[in-house]
Amino acid sequence: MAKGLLIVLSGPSGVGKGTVCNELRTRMPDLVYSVSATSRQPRLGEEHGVNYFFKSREQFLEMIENDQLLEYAEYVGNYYGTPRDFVEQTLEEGKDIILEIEVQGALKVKEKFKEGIFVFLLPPSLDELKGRIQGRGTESQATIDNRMSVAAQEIGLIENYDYAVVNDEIDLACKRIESIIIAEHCKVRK
Ligand SMILES: Nc1ncnc2c1ncn2[C@@H]1O[C@H](COP(=O)(O)OP(=O)(O)OP(=O)(O)O)[C@@H](O)[C@H]1O
Ligand SMILES: Nc1nc2c(ncn2[C@@H]2O[C@H](COP(=O)(O)O)[C@@H](O)[C@H]2O)c(=O)[nH]1
Repeated sequence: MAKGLLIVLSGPSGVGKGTVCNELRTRMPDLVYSVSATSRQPRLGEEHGVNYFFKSREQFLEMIENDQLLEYAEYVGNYYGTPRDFVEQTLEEGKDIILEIEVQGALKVKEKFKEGIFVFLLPPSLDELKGRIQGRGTESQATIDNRMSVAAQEIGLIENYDYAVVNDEIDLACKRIESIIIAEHCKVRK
């Protein structure tokens, strides 16, 4: 059986990765979503096992030690990582899986999965990005400032990606990503 596609969706904090992924899951019910582990505190309404596997720093370090993560990164003071077994098993079952992760982690995945599809989600502008992250109301101003300064560095690494998709409108951004996935399935793989 052919393996599934590994799709990595990155982009700066607040660009709309989570929003786009949620919409894609409705539109493409066969697309599997990788739930990450993190050492950050849950936000109001976030559920363990749904949004993230919430871990203490010690538990997260243990996952690293036991080689349970496909990739991980420390991002603005917290650890984030992709549980390895679930991704490998899903691909073996011939199902497509999407990872919603930041740029350092995406580059590590690229070293291991050259055949992965790397998509960078861009904001229409940096002002709009700041407006979105502020409008979400989940981060302190200091965290927003940190995330905005990382955003500029992240956008500077866009050349490592296969596709750039502007999230100007959710519907359009999803259509662009759906088209990418469909086209990748039609590709002649050598
Ligand atoms: N196309 C869009 N137009 C306007 N607002 C949007 C759009 N896409 C997402 N948003 C809003 O922007 C905010 C940030 O979106 P979201 O949480 O999905 O970003 P994210 O990239 O997943 O962030 P993080 O990396 O911090 O988890 C949310 O309030 C969301 O409703
Ligand atoms: N390298 C990884 N980055 C991840 C993973 N899961 C999420 N993320 C990214 O972290 C930032 C911050 O997320 P937030 O939920 O605190 O706003 C964001 O860019 C996520 O995409 C992961 O497993 N590995």
